[in-house]
Amino acid sequence: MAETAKTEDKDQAPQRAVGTESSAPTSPSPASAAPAGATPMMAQYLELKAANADCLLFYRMGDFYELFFEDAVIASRCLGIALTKRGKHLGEDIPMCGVPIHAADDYLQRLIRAGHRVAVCEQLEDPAEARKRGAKAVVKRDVVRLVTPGTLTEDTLLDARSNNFLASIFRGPSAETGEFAIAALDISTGELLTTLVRESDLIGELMRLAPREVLIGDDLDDDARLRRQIEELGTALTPAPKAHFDSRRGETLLKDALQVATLDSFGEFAKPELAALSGLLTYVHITQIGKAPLLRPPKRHITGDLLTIDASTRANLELTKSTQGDRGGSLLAAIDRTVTSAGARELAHRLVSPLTDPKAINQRLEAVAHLADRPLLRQRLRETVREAPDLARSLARLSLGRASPRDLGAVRDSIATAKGLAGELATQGDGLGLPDELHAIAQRLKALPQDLERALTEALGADLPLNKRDGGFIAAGYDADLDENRSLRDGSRKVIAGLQATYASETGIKTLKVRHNNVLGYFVEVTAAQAGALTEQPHTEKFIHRQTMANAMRFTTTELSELEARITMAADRALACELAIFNDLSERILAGRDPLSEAGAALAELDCYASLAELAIDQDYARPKVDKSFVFDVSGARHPMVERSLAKSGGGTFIGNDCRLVANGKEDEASILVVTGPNMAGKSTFLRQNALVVILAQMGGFVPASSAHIGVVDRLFSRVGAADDLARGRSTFMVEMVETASILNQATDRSFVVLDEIGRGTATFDGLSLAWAALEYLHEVNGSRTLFATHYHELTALADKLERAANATVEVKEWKDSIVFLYRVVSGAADRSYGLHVAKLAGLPKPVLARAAEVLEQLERADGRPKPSDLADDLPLFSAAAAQAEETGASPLEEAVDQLHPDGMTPREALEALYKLKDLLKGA
Ligand SMILES: Nc1ncnc2c1ncn2[C@@H]1O[C@H](COP(=O)(O)OP(=O)(O)OP(=O)(O)O)[C@@H](O)[C@H]1O
Repeated sequence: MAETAKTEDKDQAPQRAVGTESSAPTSPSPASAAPAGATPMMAQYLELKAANADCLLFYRMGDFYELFFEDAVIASRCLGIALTKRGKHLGEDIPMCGVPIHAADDYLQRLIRAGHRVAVCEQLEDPAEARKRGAKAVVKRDVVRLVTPGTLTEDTLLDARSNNFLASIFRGPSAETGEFAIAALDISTGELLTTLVRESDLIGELMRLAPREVLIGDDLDDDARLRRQIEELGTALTPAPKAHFDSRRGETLLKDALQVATLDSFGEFAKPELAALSGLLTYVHITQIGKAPLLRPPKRHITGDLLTIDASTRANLELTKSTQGDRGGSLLAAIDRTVTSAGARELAHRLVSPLTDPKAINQRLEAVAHLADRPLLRQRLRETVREAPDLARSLARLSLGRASPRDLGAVRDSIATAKGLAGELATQGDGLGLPDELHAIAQRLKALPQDLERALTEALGADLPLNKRDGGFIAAGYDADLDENRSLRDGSRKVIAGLQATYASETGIKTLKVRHNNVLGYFVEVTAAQAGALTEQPHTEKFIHRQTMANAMRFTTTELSELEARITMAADRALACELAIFNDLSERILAGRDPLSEAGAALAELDCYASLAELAIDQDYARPKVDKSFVFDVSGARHPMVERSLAKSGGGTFIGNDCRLVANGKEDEASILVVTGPNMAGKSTFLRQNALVVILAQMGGFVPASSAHIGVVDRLFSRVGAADDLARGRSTFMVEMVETASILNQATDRSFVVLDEIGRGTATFDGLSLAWAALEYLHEVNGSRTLFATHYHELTALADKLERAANATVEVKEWKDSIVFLYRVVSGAADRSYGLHVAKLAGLPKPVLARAAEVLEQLERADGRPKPSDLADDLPLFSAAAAQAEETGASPLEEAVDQLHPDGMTPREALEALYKLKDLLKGA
């Protein structure tokens, strides 16, 4: 690292290869302050590294970001790139690796995914500038940005169809209420949210937002339980100084960021919310090094305006991820018909945040219905909106000074698309015939600055590069200065092209070439065999020797050098012109960022509504009636994911089922349904589909049913008799009980509770008694609409005992010693469980089935359920029964009967056969 500005020549850089990993030596650590004798460049590096100790430092050198010391060892391992050495520090080699600038995003993404944070340090001047200060001067550098999982903006680092939230949580001072405030910002779109939640709802709310990074004050840092819960969400956890979470500071930061004098128009923020905002905005300030991100007006959620869904329920219902952890197989994947990334994000957001206000829900439903009823309009809107680029993300990059010419193009195209869509919507009786939500969308699309589109259309050329420094994106004829410099540059290039022929004829060397590279610039190249002529008079006057290669010799001429200088100057000037125009256009866009942001949101909403309408028609969904009643009444409801997978696998049609539950209803109206039925009959499917109907209805979508009436639900719970949670050190039963407790403690008469085989994780009687008591409690105290599936047939007795409980069962038909599933839910209790039939279908070995049948018979003969000790005394040993049943499953007697053909026997043969059978029976 004994380099100065001179050795940082860009041409040196590409020779540092990015290859495969080599063995990693232990690296010397840099001292926090530069020790005496460190080279100026190392002193600079060490200072920057010390200021960003928790990050890997991407240190810009020419066309590479270099990493040194421990950072190099970590990055080379994580990225699988070669670890080399460069210079010495305190007598030891300095480990080093590098990533080329053009591929940096890819490497950044991998490092961030692996949980690292990266400080990006750029050169703030040209090495030539530094050289002017002296041969040993170091190029000025500084960290321009910290890249962390929650602060990404580049498309290459982001999932286009998901939000990328950074969340900050703050525990309010009131210990009794245990309130937490959450503030969350998607820096890549500008969406800003705050909310206050009870401690018990904190993780569910975080799961709703699915942040990539969570900030907590260092006072919460030693709350091991909280840390574990957050980490289990797969989120990066970043501690920040408690002092950053200050409500007064939060208010100031937010006002500054929104450029407003008062926050009144955004609702009344509680102090804990402002403190969480303070932590959030301070962190953004630190990571963006003072650059102000795009902020949309903050949305506050007050308790109760969203359907509360806890973390287990979200996971259990597979809202955005299947139990395997991927998007496919989730409810979101089943319903997503959006055609833009922004629309997909809006749909996902609505799905995880269903509303509770019937008026707002019905407004959304009205918009979906309008588009569902008008196939032509819907089709035209979808075709047009498909063309809309991701405006929110482009605006966010523009705000942070990270935009590319393509972002300018995105703004231009978005305005054009918005104009087209506003026109389509206006054909609906000048917008007057539109439902409120669509009308509001049309208004926002119309309110766009059209002169900006004109300016961008005039200014931008056809090819928009990803990097503005590549130039060439401003159209010819837009700027006279630019045109002049371009023609100077291109003119000189033409002259150079002509020089090759001139030099060839002057020297008589036909193969003479004029070439260009980054080290020599323009030069004349001849083969080694012909080089001699140019090193002799009269040519030595003109051709100045520069380089001897194995097969060639290279020369320059004064003419070439002058032309090159002219080209470089003209090209630099042209680029400077383009960059100035870029900045000017960016500023004009940012001046109109509010209407543009609104239009971006409107485009996303329109895509989302059209998508829900398309789904409704495509999948035959019905508009639900949503009101403040306590009714849940659906006919022919289906499970979107099971239906989809049946259709995909050709596994038959899904059988729709009715379900009616009424809380606080009349005496004969059940609020609790106890569902019994054989394994595999469709109980779980039935339970979940009703929970999913609640979610879809309250997000403002149509539902997979022929009709639905939903009295809004405040909290939704869905539990399945749990699997072991060994990672958390809790047994099946413990998990079940913790979750059941949380339901019994929180569910209200407005809640919807789905319990699937709760109590199965312990001894039969314990489980049965707990399930029994929980159902009684739900009936007497909570009063929630409840679906309870169980294999404890004893629980069906509750329907007689409890006024508002009823039984339902899933029909099956016995056929030839087997069962056929009808998937029809009917009232009444299952007569038996058919467990053995299902086990047979599953291919259990026949001896096991035969033995199980014996045990079952004994058990059923006994009065009530026997104790395990009774079983041991009364029943023959397992091995004896197993020996009886041969692999074929048929006894010798059965086989002999099977061989008989009575129609072809004489009376005497028949008599003999009968004696034989008697003998066989005796022998058995
Ligand atoms: N209404 C339906 N129409 C068609 N097929 C269905 C229906 N309901 C369920 N199925 C099919 O039956 C399978 C089993 O359903 P499900 O898991 O709901 O049964 P279950 O009664 O809960 O079983 P277990 O008691 O063993 O947990 C589903 O995966 C699906 O393929």
